[in-house]
Amino acid sequence: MSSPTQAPRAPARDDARAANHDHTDAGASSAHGVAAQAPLEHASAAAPSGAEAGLVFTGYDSPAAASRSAAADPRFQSDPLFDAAERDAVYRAIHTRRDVRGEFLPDAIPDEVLARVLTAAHHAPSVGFMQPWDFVVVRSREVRAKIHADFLAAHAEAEQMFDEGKRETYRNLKLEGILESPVNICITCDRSRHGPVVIGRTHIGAMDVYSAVCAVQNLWLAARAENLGVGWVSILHPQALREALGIPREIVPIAYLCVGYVRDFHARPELEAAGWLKRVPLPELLHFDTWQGRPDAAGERLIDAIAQTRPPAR
Ligand SMILES: Cc1cc2c(cc1C)N(C[C@H](O)[C@H](O)[C@H](O)COP(=O)(O)O)c1[nH]c(=O)[nH]c(=O)c1N2
Repeated sequence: MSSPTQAPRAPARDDARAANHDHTDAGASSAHGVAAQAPLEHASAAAPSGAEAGLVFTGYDSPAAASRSAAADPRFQSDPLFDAAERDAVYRAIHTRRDVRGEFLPDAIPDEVLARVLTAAHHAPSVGFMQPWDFVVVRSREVRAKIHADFLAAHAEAEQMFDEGKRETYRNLKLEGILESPVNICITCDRSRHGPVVIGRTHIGAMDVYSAVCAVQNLWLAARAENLGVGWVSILHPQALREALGIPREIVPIAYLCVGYVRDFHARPELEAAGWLKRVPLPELLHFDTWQGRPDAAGERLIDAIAQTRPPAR
């Protein structure tokens, strides 16, 4: 597989943004900035050249991929290649996804939109294809109020765990949107689904939990592409969450998510903007061949490429 080595370019999506803002300004519940989809086209036909796009493709044009798609073998995807616009849209979803707490609108989420987002979550990778997740869709104000009450208790406890100097900052952070968002979704993990022996979990037992987190991330990114905000709330007592949602003992709650349309998406993580923590420079997190390994010439080239890679500015 190959990957772009320079900054993904933001596609021209002003129509979608305008539609979204029209909606949010008016407070109407009909149009949620769903832009018309460009037809799928083969990368070699639709994508600008590497020089035009500021991107370098290597493996996408491999003869193997071309002959495979030409042969229309039903075992393989008939149109496996992303063109530049599709690739940029994926990166845009990744880079503009935010943890949303304070900007939720009460507008209802159409069933077909929620269905797409949940289907995306259900198509996450999972160890041994275990699909250990369930999704508790919470709309009831009463149930959400119980969870919110537990959040307030846990939040007060959490405050005391931080150094005195940080407590006031912590106290003033908005860290949930349980009642403001119209839908909450709890993603769980059934650790015994399909029996005790699972391909890929035989030696590292937490793989089922990691799989459920993959579903969370799929949901989060799909929601962003639907112009929906998601906020993960983990300042909760697990037992209180279980009781409020009636989750059986053998099922593990993984993520409690607030979901809804939003007034705005923050440009940066709110914790970064609040001065809580900064994004760690990626090169500081790279290791080469071993944890202790220093970059060789190829490593230095990768670090240079990272320095030139900028998330789309929106
Ligand atoms: C496992 C886990 C648990 C939580 C979070 C995330 C994850 C991955 N985050 C969101 C977190 O603060 C946020 O992702 C980071 O601050 C980065 O911001 P963006 O997500 O990029 O906007 C989160 N946010 C919040 O307001 N309350 C919370 O309890 C939690 N809990």
